[in-house]
Amino acid sequence: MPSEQSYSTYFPWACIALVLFAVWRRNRARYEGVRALPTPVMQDGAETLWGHEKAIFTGTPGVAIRRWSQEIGLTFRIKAALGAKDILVLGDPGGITHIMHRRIYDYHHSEVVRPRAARLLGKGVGWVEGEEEHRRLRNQLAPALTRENVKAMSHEVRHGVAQVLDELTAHVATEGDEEPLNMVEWMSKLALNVIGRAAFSFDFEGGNGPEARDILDGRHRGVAMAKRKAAFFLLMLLRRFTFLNKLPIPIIQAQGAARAAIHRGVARELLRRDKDIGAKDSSNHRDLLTLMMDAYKSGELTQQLMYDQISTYIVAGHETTSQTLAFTLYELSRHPDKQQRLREELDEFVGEPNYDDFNNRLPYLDAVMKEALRLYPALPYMERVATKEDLIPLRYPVKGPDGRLITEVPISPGQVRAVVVAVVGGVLTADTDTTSFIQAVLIPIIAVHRMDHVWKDADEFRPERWLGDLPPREQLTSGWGNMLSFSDGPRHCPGIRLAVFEYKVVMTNIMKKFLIKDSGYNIQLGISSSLQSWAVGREEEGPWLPVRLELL
Ligand code: HEM
Repeated sequence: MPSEQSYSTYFPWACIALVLFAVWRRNRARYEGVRALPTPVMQDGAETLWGHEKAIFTGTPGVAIRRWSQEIGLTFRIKAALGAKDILVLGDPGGITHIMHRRIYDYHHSEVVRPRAARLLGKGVGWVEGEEEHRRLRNQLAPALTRENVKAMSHEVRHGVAQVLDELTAHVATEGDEEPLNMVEWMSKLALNVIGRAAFSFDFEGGNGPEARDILDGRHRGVAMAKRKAAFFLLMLLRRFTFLNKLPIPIIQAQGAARAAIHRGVARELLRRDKDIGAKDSSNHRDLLTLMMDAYKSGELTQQLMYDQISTYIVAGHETTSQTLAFTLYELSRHPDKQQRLREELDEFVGEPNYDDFNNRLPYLDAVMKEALRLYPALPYMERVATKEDLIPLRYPVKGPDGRLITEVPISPGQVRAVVVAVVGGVLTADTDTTSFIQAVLIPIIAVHRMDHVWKDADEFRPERWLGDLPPREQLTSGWGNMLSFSDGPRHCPGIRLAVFEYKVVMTNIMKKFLIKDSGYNIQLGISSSLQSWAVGREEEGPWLPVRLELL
């Protein structure tokens, strides 16, 4: 018989062994759960080095994922580049809503996305993680973007739009209608001018002032560089070796040029002006600037954080809106019938539509906007990393390679990290985290918006679908217009009301002034943090969306 002493010696070890076994079993089950997911067939022998990522990030955005979704279902696992851990592609509308609505604070921007967000926007509300700090920053500025406040901004919005459209009109009057005009450029000037006037009382001089030029040039440089082949390889390297973010590599650091220009110019100027004017009565001025200044003066925002918030709202507020407008104009140039229908609706409207008219009385304009946002979501992919364990429920179960039906995906905390270096398959790879079996969840927004089985003629620009011909609700995600263009849940875009109002003011004015004509150029879509387009044959000139304009 074992003695009492041997019991006391072995008992703690037995307990430890039991705990370890339980942990191993649980991890094994989670591992099996993820492993059980289907994986697309590799192509072109690309698997050793670039996994499936190459097809996603170098091909036309969304196309590869749509093809794989047709073959193996809406949720699957893909091989990452350079031997990194697999990536979960989640196209299931129920699974997406689960993350975006219920668990967003447990899924952080990945270590690939976060440094990029810091460079592009600054370390403000779009970058910060953690519920408490995020809500604090967001709530500070929320009053500036309510319906009532956007209504109150309408004069500034219209004025900012008119300033740039007057210049465009003069340009077309002088140059005629033969020259293809780059709508990316014109709409960027316009949207920057509007966010400056409406939210910051800052005059970008119709997008021609020195600060505007700095910001727009910086942005242009960052996007132009993304077209280079090296950009893809760098992205893949960044995924494995995040310290590269800190090195002075031109393609990476160019992304920060617009933000740096805002900090150097606009933010300093705003602070200087406020000091000169002294304490002003803010009761009637609840624009973003006033709320930021209030928070700064009361000690709730440091100066650096205020600068980062200013750059966040200026960059996030102008680039997305301008892209959506430019894509719309390009599509209308190719669809004269849709353009005509839109013009007729606007012509029939008596007077100038106000905020409520735009929301309730111009259905085709609304449909045109939704269709542009469906086809061209400014953020085509969203990449998140779980910080806690989770079970993602699938509305549309998928079949694993062993024939098992998978109804939910177990997720462990994971991260893309590069500290320990090992040699795998001849490629230098690194990872410290052994508990997670996937490195990130990729929500393929552009693919979800163009799933063939959901949208049928998915690649067609057909605004009519929004007037009563929508797919069944359960096939769609939640979010504005049942899409993910403005994201969804607690971190959805806070600028929706301003963006929608501004878009509609611009389109109304453009329809009245110009006939939009096809330039004859085809475009090619690509990604540089946001969705971009290049004119085929003019790639060297940077982002382009060409149309010809004729004065009416
Ligand atoms: C058509 C126009 C717009 C589109 C398509 C758009 C889209 C988006 C998307 C997809 C996100 C989520 C990003 C992420 O989670 O990584 C976002 C966040 C954000 N947007 Fe917009 N946006 C637009 C206009 C605006 C405007 C006009 C403003 C400012 C007034 C703005 C300010 C922001 C901010 C501050 C965030 C970060 C929110 C957070 O993380 O809580 N956006 N936007």
